[in-house]
Amino acid sequence: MNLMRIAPNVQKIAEVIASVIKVDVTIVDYGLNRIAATGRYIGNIGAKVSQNSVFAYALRHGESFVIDHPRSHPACLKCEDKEGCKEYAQVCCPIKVNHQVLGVIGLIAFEEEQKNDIVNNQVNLMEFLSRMADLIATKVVEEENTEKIKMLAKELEIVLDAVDRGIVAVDVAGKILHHNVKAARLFGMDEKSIVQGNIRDLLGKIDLEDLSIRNICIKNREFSYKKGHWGFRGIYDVNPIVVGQNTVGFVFTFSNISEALNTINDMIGNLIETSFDSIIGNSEGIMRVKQEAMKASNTPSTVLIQGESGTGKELFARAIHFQSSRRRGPFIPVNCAAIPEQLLESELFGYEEGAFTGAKRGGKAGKFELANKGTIFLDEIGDMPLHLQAKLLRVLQENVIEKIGGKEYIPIDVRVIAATNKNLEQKVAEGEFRKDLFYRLNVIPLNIPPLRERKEDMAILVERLMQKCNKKLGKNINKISSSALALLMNYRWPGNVRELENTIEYAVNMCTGNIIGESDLPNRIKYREEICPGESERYIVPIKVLECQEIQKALDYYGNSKQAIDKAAALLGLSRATLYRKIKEYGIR
Ligand SMILES: Nc1ncnc2c1ncn2[C@@H]1O[C@H](COP(=O)(O)OP(=O)(O)OP(=O)(O)O)[C@@H](O)[C@H]1O
Repeated sequence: MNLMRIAPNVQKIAEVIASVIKVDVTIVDYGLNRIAATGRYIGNIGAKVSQNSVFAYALRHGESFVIDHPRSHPACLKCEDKEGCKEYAQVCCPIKVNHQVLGVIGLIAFEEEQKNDIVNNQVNLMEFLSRMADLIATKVVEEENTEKIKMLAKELEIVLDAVDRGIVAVDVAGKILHHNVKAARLFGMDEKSIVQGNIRDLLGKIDLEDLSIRNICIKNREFSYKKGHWGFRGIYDVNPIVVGQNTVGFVFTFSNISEALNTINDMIGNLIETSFDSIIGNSEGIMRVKQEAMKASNTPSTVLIQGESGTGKELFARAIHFQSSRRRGPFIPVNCAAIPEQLLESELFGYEEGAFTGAKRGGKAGKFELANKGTIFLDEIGDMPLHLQAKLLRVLQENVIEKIGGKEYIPIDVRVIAATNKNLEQKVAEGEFRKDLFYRLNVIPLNIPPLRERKEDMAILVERLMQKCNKKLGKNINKISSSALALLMNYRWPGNVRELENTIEYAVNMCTGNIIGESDLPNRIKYREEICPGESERYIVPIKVLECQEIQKALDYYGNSKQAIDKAAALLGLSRATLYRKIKEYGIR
């Protein structure tokens, strides 16, 4: 606490004291600065008084006293001016706040008459001075508090302005009292016009009376704001300001929906950034699709990727997105076959509050909205029900979505990449897929060949997948025997690269040395070689493979204790001895 801060007030008080008591007054602070003075010392305001002065003594002792014999009083003993001192008497009264001495009020008599007045009126004088000291102390505390409040208000303003949501405080009638910079920016207003307004100017109809009676918080309410050319869709929360028992106002927090979605997407959407380099393979088939896909990255047109399961359709879709001008936007994959039919519409397009029983308060944004300014990847599009196909067609043609239960169309800017492992043309012919939608999606078709048609990629895929598994499993296996590779080459790979990935992971797990051998491969691959070496025949599963798979299944289910073997044998319709023989024959672990 510093007397200097209220120096003008201290000077006024010094003058009042001087006019009442008719002696010179000096007030010094804790740093021995002469803050205020009257009479002979008026010219010394701002200068320091000596460390050995009476004031310094008074600051140290912190009590009031009267010096009626200057020069011989203990307070005067160290004073350098003692010999030339012209004072007749002096009174010192400390200024204190909570026992902390902030300064001293000093009265100085330069005449005998003044001295007599002081000495004769000591009690009243001390009372008067201590009141004046309290007055100064109160002023300092007030000043300090005002300063603190100002600082707090400034801090609060900085905090509010740093918040990335619009904040508006209103009274119970909705009159806007405070707002942060973001709020004015969201509503496209300048500072002046927003504070002169009412919350209803921003939100339209809102029942504040009901809110204040029910005294509840509201979360994530959607609203649309439109004024002149300015407009946006937003969400808001409301929190009542309760003082004692009464609601005296509300704090509204606003966000722009697209900004909120962008933040979500930043956090979850683009975690796996993919480039074309991560698509492994040098075969003519894969190189051709890669080139087509790279060209597709540079256009906003819809892409339809066809290929069997596990051929890398999503990998391609990601690579296209991250190579395109939308790479900073979200990539939102949706598996149309994995979401129950009745939920798919709300997943894709979202819904408004109260759209159906069980709908979340505040509604929900759909994947299309989440994908705004980015790419939506509609996987397994062939499984999309017909009524949603019609809705999707409208979205593609008009670039707007309509939420379930919504009253307005929401414009979106989303690139669509669809994929399927079904024969869509055939589905169109069978009436299960809309022809118009097929054409709308199939603007840029990409056909990824299955792995069995590009066996030349096998070696490099195996090598890279081994490296990946080594990292994951902490192993160091860097080779595959030529016979094991031949087995992989001869296998039909119905699950394509995904199946190969899992196979290599299995083999790296099984391998005890540092070269993957035949014995490290799963049975279904081991037995494929001798039975089905040709790769162009139609896929008919050899009996031995089926037998091996069923035995494996039974053992996986029951385990391999003696009792379990008996149970498995009974289930398979084999004798125990035959089952043992076959386990050995097939090398089942
Ligand atoms: N050419 C490739 N290079 C490297 N990895 C690949 C390649 N093709 C596929 N993969 C990998 O195989 C797995 C399956 O790929 P992805 O999910 O893209 O296939 P998909 O065709 O979309 O499958 P589904 O039809 O079952 O959805 C992924 O782990 C992917 O990284």
